[in-house]
Amino acid sequence: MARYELVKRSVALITLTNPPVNASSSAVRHAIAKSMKCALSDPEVTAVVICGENGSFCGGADIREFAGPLKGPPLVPLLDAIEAGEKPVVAAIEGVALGGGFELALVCHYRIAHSKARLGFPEVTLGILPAAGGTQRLLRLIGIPAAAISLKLGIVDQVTEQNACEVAVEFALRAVAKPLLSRRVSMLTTRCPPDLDALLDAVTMQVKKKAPGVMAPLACIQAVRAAATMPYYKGIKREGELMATLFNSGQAWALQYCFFAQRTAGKWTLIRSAAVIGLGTMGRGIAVCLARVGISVIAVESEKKLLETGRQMVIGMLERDAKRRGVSASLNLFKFTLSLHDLKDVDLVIEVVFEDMALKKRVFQELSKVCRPATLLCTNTSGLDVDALAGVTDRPHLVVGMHFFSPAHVMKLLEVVCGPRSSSETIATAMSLGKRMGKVSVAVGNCPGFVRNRMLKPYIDQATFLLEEGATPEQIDKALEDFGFAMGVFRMSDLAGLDVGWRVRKESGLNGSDVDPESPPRRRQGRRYCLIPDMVCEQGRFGQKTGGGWYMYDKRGGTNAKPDPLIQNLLETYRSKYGIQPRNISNQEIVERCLFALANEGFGILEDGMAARPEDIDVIYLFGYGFPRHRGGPMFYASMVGLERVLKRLEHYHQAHPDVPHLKPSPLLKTLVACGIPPVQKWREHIKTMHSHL
Ligand SMILES: CC/C=C\CC(=O)SCCNC(=O)CCNC(=O)[C@H](O)C(C)(C)COP(=O)(O)OP(=O)(O)OC[C@H]1O[C@@H](n2cnc3c(N)ncnc32)[C@H](O)[C@@H]1OP(=O)(O)O
Repeated sequence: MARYELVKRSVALITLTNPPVNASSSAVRHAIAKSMKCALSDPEVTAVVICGENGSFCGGADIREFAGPLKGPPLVPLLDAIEAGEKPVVAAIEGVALGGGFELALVCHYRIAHSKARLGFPEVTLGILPAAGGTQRLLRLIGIPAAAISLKLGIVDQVTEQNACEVAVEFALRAVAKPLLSRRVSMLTTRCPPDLDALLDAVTMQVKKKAPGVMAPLACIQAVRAAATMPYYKGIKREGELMATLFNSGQAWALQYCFFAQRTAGKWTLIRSAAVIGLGTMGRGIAVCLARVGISVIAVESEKKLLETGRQMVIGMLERDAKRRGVSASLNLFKFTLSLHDLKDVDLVIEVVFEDMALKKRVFQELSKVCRPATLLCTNTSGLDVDALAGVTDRPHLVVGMHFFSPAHVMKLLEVVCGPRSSSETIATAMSLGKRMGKVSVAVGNCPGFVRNRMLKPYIDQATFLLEEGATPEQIDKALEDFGFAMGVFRMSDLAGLDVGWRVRKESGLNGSDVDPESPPRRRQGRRYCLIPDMVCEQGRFGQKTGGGWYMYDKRGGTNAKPDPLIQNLLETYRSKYGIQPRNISNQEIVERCLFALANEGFGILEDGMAARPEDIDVIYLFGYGFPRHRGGPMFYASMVGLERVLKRLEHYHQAHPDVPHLKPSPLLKTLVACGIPPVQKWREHIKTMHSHL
């Protein structure tokens, strides 16, 4: 957040680095404090120059941090210490020195400004006042009343057309031998006109007329009066009191909201170029989606052979797609590479590497080094923590999840996963890109499994518990297909592939070597667990792609599902091993247990604020899981069944299976029943916590 280096052997150069305007965030303040300590204690250092990276000195306090509690070193003592230091400090001002940035410049003993630099205190526009000594020092420097031009007023010591930093370093070397006392602005006395009271009264009248009811300008006038009539140590105390009143006022919140709202409104990042990292099935599908809408794509793989295979597959897909749509294939939009360095100019990257957090973190770390600062970094994870990935980058606000579903160039659903630090524009850009690619994009919160997969777990769990209790995959699928699903849960799982869930269960310690050997059979982590899906995978049966899963298929990749005696046998052996007496299970029980568990998790998701509204969940299930449209989606279906009945049935099933927490009715469901069962569109009003972005 600030670079420290020694230049010309004796000048400590401190460069503030907090894009876009080097605002003094807690991290920047911390870095300034540390660097100053270093500079003042190093006998080699005779002078210090402070400048800002990328042509901007400092845009003031980091307004993004105003919403939270104060972190890092407070500004006033930090600035006082810089001024009191025994080595000359020179501010090299390019671009802006605003608010806290200008205050920083004012505690420096000298100020060198580029002719185009802008210095000032815009705090009133944010409903506050310069409260790190700004009102006290500026007036001591230029007197009351003051007019424009900085050099004439004595605000800056030199104006330059050259590189302000280089000029400041030379200036600092010349300043080494000079006394510092008169350069400490807080020690000066404010030059006042004889009619100070009359002047300030007149200004107060003007302000009240021009901005009736607005607090900050009036507070500024009071701070000016303090600067004129009090010694610095009293004036700064008064400044702080005024700030405290303003800072917690609704006016300050409103004005700061307006600052960001103005910048957010209409913000639109047009994505012209993108990169896809990883050319497996998902990566290839995503690359085709992008190229289909005219976005140029750099496709990256880690090995030559994988790159070549990916290239051929993508070209084949594009050609088939173009033929089907009667257009020519946009092959010229593609570049294939093994090097992440080729991504330095793209607008957006979608990472589609293996679902492994450590690997993804390495990729994101590398991306923040090679991509330009404005590049959006997206991950196609199907359930990993997006914020953990954002945390390893230099731009957490530009990181977002884009959860595509397989096959990515066919499936309509896109979950845009909002991390707590993803900015509104980043989310808006991902949402609009999704729309452009013809997807139905839904913004969701960053929780394990996001929305679709989080809900799918209790749905699939119920189906496998029903297998244990006596049902067959065919019977369960038939009940769900009669309900309206195009495919029952087992046929769908065979299509998607069983190995992904197996790996996730292993990583969560539910099976494999991490399982506590003491844990009772068919229980994991304190709740009921069905071992059958793991046993199917252990036989190398991963679904259609291996020619067998819950069903058997005529060949690898075959789609014609037939009941498999091997599975029947496995179920019988399993039940007898664990002493389970199979029972007849009705279709009604199958549908209720699977679908009410699904909806119950949906209520939990709404309650946690991970989806904005029940309609979003329904859209996710309509477009991401083939939920029968005429049933409206799981949440609408629950409302049609009647929330009271859903609640009663869940209570009944939970009583019968107390070791299955997903069957315990969610508090939101109970609340909705208790408050008279409002229509779906009104459920949102009963949700207490909402993810800040939704
Ligand atoms: C103890 C209290 C001490 C001090 C109080 C303060 O310092 S309060 C802050 C005082 N500073 C300001 O009010 C400056 C506000 N910013 C501006 O006036 C303009 O942004 C600026 C710096 C003149 C640049 O204008 P430009 O038109 O070039 O760009 P834009 O306004 O779109 O801003 C670019 C992005 O920078 C973000 N940003 C600007 N200032 C700050 C800041 N102080 N803190 C955090 N972020 C800041 C702005 O939101 C834009 O971000 P983006 O994500 O691109 O929308």
